[in-house]
Amino acid sequence: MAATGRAAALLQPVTFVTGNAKKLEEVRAILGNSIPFRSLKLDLPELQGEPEDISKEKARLAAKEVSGPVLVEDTCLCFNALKGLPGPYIKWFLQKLGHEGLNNLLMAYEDKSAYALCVFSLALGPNADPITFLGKTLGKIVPPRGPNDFGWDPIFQPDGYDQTYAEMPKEEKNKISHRSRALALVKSHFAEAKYTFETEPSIQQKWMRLRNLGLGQNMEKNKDLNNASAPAPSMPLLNFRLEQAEVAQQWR
Ligand SMILES: O=c1[nH]c(=O)c2ncn([C@@H]3O[C@H](COP(=O)(O)OP(=O)(O)OP(=O)(O)O)[C@@H](O)[C@H]3O)c2[nH]1
Ligand SMILES: [Mg+2]
Repeated sequence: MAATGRAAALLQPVTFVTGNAKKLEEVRAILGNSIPFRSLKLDLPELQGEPEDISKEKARLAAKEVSGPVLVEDTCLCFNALKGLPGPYIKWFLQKLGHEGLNNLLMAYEDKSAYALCVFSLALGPNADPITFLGKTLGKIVPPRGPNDFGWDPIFQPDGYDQTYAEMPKEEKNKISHRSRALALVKSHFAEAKYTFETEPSIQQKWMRLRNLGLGQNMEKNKDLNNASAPAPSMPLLNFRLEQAEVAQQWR
């Protein structure tokens, strides 16, 4: 995203859109209070293609649904012997083949290495180009071990560990997971961008902003607008003046 030098004001907090309760649980645990967000359970249609494009398209659809800033993510499990497949199609492979079937896909290959990839996309609004954040964890595919409460966790053993994701305590997984690595980038982005969250200002606040932007003469002409009991100007007119004043200020 181009640096504007000015923090973007978001009209609503970011909505994390997902149909997957376990993802939401992990995102909540990893983000804590670092980024204010709310969640929306929505199973969005997913484009076929490269992980980044799938994630971006999901963000565009989500931003249109929400009419505001959204965060989505798409997760892939990629087998190196299969040149990255099932990748973004892991959900369907897992549903049809299960853990055993996924292991069987690699039976003919000595190379059991794999990686988990998470692509978060942030769209600041329905017409904004989504920004992506990638997190990757390397590991290998093993016969299932550990509780079976989240997807393919029981068959993914991260490098450097003798436990599968499923066997690890949640806090341990959340320290090294594909999701936490991508979210670390999301957090840095928010820290750098310094987004502010604005509620729709009242007419009085808008008027004060106009005055602060230096429109003193207009103030004289419309002095009674400072007075809360005076009849308010029409909101479209005030919005128009404010837009003009803000544009003028940017060019100063
Ligand atoms: O063991 C796991 N550990 C994880 O850390 C993990 N993250 C996602 N998944 C599963 O991989 C597929 C991704 O598909 P996916 O990204 O399209 O997700 P989804 O459709 O469930 O939700 P969403 O698209 O509404 O957000 C789905 O089957 C998810 O259940 C995981 N499984
Ligand atoms: Mg999905």
